Amino acid sequence: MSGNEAVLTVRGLNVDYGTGDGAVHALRDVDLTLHRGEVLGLAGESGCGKSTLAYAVTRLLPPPGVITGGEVHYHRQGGGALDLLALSAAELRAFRWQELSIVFQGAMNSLNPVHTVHSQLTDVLRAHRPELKRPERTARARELLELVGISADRLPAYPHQLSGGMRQRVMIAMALALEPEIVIMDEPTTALDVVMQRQILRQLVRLREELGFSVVFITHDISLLIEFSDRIAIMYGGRIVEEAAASSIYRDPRHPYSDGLLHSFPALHGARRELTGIPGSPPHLSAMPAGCAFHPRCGRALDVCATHVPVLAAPDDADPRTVACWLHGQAPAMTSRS
Ligand SMILES: Nc1ncnc2c1ncn2[C@@H]1O[C@H](COP(=O)(O)OP(=O)(O)OP(=O)(O)O)[C@@H](O)[C@H]1O
Repeated sequence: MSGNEAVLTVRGLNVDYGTGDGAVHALRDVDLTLHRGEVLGLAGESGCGKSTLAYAVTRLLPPPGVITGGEVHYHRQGGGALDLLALSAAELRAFRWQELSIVFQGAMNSLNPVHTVHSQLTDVLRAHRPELKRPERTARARELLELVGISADRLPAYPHQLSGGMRQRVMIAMALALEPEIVIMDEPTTALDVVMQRQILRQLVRLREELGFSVVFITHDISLLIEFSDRIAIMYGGRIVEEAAASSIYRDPRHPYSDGLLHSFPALHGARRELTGIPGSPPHLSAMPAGCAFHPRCGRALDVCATHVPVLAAPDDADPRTVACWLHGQAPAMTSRS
């Protein structure tokens, strides 16, 4: 489904929480490309900056978060790039929902309990598609519900009359109401049971194939990411440390952190992996180690890892992936520290 045409590009993005001496750097020089029609998974332990990236890209970063550098561009089909960091508040309002929508963790709880599903779905349409007449809005709302696997008969229901999975589907229907080009899903199914999670994600991937939107998919669950993403970017300490096709990351993770993450979760398919986990815990943003932030936990660290930050670069072979690791073709021969 995915091609090579970029729909969203993030370059050198930096985000701090707070200012001055007390500022903590939550994102550091993040480069990321979302291609048209693909599902791009973002992985990494809690606190590595996945949500900060989603919020920064959509300009929804809550204070004290500030974007301190970098660029985010949205590329319209057929040409023309929109600088998202330069949009005015009014332009942003039009851009969100219309071109890009977001489903956050627990989004189902943001449905208004005193309004029916019908009124909440048609509200989005009324605000953004004023040309639609009332019966057209209702017809579209019915269509949207069916799209996410809920019978259109449930349109008059109030949120409390629906299960958690159904409410989350309603939020997904709402996110798709205006046929956006990009849907950002931050832990969209984490509050649901495993069977429901897979059901919803399967439906989403099918819809993506039908409607052609692109998805940024954020979850703690690496096995879900491998199953549903085309490509995966792995984050550590506010940086992207590896980015490649989901199948390449699964078969052959190059960054020792990616390897550790994959060995922290049981595989759902294929050969069993030994679960070794990752020693230690992620660094505090206020006390980030020098050099590669992962080096204190890395069993393969070299001397250079403690002093110099490796940049995200393509390894020597032809595999279309990038890795930020001194073990992969960046460093002159160094001796292992172990
Ligand atoms: N309001 C804030 N003030 C200070 N630091 C913050 C604030 N919000 C987030 N952070 C810090 O920014 C870092 C990135 O947080 P973020 O929520 O983006 O991580 P995450 O990878 O999405 O984590 P999780 O998977 O737990 O949601 C964390 O270390 C967090 O403590």
